[in-house]
Amino acid sequence: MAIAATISLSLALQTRRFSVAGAAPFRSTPSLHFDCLLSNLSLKNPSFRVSASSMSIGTPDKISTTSFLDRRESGFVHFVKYHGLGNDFILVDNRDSTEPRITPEQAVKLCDRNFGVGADGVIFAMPGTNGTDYTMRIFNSDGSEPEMCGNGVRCFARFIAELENLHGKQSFTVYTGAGLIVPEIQDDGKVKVDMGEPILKASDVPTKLRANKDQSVVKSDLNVDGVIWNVTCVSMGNPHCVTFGTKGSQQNLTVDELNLAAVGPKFEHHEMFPARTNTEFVEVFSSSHLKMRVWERGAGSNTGLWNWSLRCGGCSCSRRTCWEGVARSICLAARWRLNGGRKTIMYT
Ligand SMILES: N[C@H](CCC[C@H](N)C(=O)O)C(=O)O
Repeated sequence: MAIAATISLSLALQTRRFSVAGAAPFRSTPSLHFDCLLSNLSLKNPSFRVSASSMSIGTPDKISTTSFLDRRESGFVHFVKYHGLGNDFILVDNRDSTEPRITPEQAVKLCDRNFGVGADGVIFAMPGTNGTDYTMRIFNSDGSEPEMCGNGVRCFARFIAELENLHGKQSFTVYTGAGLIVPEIQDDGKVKVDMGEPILKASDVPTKLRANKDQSVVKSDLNVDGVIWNVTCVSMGNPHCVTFGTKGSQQNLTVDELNLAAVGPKFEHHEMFPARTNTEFVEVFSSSHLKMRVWERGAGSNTGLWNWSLRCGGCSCSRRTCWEGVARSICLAARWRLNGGRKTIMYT
């Protein structure tokens, strides 16, 4: 059962904000809980072996998550898996320590889809920082640590509600690498999250591409192995490069034909992106229908094509920023069909 979630950004004078509603954070395998014996976490390394010491399967009402989450055997890492629109994460209760209880190297092993649990990243619910209620840290599946994750923070909010046994309308402050985030659990279970405003200033994305429009990079040239792509760069707290195709191409980009595994890493690791980048490849069918594929920084490509938008929360917002630029139409809301659920992006 997908619980729709709304991400809406607080308004601010003269800025454009996103409000995104999408099918979102719930345990992708609602009651499949793993106790992972950390000391034996071994993947591809003989001295390290994953042992799912216990696995409970059943409908949520049969398994008391409170009893599961209360378990604190030493040497175990308890986690719950969530996904938001297909962007899946391992969530770890880390509220008792300011240090993540697993290392980036162990996160890589846990995220391995063949030898581990499998996920796009590991998210830690940690004690607050500078007076916030909580801190969210995330390790991508390659072990790198991004500043922020749109879908991840939606899953985080639901996880906190579960950990703290919150019901009804709730709100709390979360410290992230991209600044303060304020998720609100709604009466109907939706999650409203203030994600901050899109950052367009080239040096803040960051990108080394020369700004060509009000300190921003809009439909600029990016040479990738001799092919010149039109790219627009934006940060949603993490860097994004959005492209609608190559320079001078008459017809639009055909995302179905993209060899994402080949071209994605070339964008991600391009010298013009000092912090690497998430890349959104967008095909335009009409002024109201897009198709997109994403190569996600530190997590690779998604498993399939997404109409309108992608699993990536931040990616959807970043693409919407560019889409406004391309479509020159300021829509109040656009409903996006996603394989993982529905999403509405509002841009005000
Ligand atoms: N791997 C991304 C973080 C998650 C981005 C995306 N999944 C989202 O929902 O915003 C990065 O390193 O920037």
